[in-house]
Amino acid sequence: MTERLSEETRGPLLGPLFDSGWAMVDGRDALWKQFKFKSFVDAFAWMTKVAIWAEKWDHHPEWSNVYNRVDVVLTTHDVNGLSALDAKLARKMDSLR
Ligand SMILES: C[C@H](O)[C@H](O)[C@H]1CNC2=NC(N)=NC(=O)C2=N1
Repeated sequence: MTERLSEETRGPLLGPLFDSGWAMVDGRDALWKQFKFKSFVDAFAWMTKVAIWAEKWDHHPEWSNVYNRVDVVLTTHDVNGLSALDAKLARKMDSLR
């Protein structure tokens, strides 16, 4: 069962993500980060790797790609806010970077 992150779990789960460049979206319970790559091919290769995990976990990013840049927003539509799955996918995105 996916649940919206409680106040107590936000610090430990989100703190390390803020340190690695993630930020809260203004006016939305969602995380945002911009990833930059050397080329379009590098950006798209990374998106392909992330997509496999997103599908495996049934948890999908909102993202857009322009050339070597990927803007990502993570939130859990089913709970209308952040869940542990968003932190998990954010960590995976960082590790695949
Ligand atoms: C039916 C399906 O499992 C759900 O719609 C999944 C799919 N991917 C999802 N992705 C995200 N980011 N949030 C969700 O709530 C979500 N729900």
